Amino acid sequence: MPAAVAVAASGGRDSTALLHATARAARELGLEVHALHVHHGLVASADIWLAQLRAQCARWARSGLPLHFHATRLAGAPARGESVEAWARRERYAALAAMAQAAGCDLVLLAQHRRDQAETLLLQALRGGGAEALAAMPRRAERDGLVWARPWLDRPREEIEAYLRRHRLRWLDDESNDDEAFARNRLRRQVWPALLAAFPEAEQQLAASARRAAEAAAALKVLADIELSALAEDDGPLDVAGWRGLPETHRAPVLRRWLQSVLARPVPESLVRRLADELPAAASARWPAPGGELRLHDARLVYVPPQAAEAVAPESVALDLSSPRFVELPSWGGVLEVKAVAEGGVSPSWLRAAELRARQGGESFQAAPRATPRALKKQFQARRVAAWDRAGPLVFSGEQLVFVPGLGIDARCRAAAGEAQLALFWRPA
Ligand SMILES: Nc1ncnc2c1ncn2[C@@H]1O[C@H](COP(=O)(O)OP(=O)(O)OP(=O)(O)O)[C@@H](O)[C@H]1O
Repeated sequence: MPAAVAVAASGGRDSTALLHATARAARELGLEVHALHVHHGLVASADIWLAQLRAQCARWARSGLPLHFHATRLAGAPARGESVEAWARRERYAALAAMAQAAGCDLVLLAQHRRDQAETLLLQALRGGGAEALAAMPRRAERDGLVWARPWLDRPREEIEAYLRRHRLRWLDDESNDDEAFARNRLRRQVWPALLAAFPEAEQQLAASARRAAEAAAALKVLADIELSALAEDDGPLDVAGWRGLPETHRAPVLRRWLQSVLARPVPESLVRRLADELPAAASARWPAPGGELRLHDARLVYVPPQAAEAVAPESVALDLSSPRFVELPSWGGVLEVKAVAEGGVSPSWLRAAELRARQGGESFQAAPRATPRALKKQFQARRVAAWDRAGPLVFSGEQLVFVPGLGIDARCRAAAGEAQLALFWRPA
């Protein structure tokens, strides 16, 4: 079977031209072209678009172009809180990817051109975007195992119009392009004519800026990741003391990359700004973050998801902890590790019939052999144990408190040197 290339075709002006030009080039090269169309099911005219594009592809195929047509009708609707445009875009790309893969294509062409790129840069700037946003659309991107390319991103719109005239091609006009509720349409109708009249080179120069922003964004990402690798392991806590030592202009980019890794979702710029302002002077603090919160303690910044942040104390559990193991305790939001040690541990006999309980208040803990037992709250304060490090279960043997997360083994239960012994560690998830 000959190699094949896919073209995402809406039936509109630009992708009609791209589909035709690709099919003509493919005929010379001995390639097959698959036109992929997505019916969003949002407006009545979508049926007409699909029918016309199908008919046009059939005509072109009869005239000898190596063309195949595929269409997908989207089912479903946006989730609560999701805009129709965001839903349509996400589902459109997913449907295009599925059709391309089914047709055996690993390259999908999109028809955006230089005017679209210039508009995108302006729209991003009007939203206050940084280098990554100002980079606008990439020429080439790899996603879902496919290469997505925009071969006409450097081409002026007039060239495409000339192509359509030369080949007498017909296309459909999207009536939603007139709706000025959309920022892009307002830009096209109200701003572009005035901008081009005052700055005839605007399209070219804005597209050139997007390209430079793309280079700047890529370089910044690499640099921020190098600096971040010395300040945090994978998505672990951020070493805030080290972060404060960075040159001031590096701090926000490094924070942004760290937040991207721990939040695993888009990072609100307002959060980056707030942290960049407040972290340099903060000692112990909390900030709300998407899906959880950020906590600063002992110069370490951690992200705590909501389950751990709001965990309700679970029921007590009886367990045999007398041998080394990891006990996963999802309802407590962490793992209890039992580890053989040479000193400072507890004799396994204390742990054979252990009981994990939530703090009730009034428990006391003895930190050292000759110290007096003191209230847990006081001990936590004295040792500056962070709230989430003490959020795990207390381990009792009968009525004797054996282990406290964040404080360790009670001195009254410690094994003598040389005896077999176990230490316990609370690892918050
Ligand atoms: N319904 C669709 N089915 C398949 N591909 C689409 C569809 N809508 C858009 N695309 C692809 O995504 C590109 C960008 O879409 P957008 O609607 O932003 O562009 P446009 O400038 O209106 O392009 P066109 O004139 O081709 O509709 C299109 O050029 C086309 O390649």
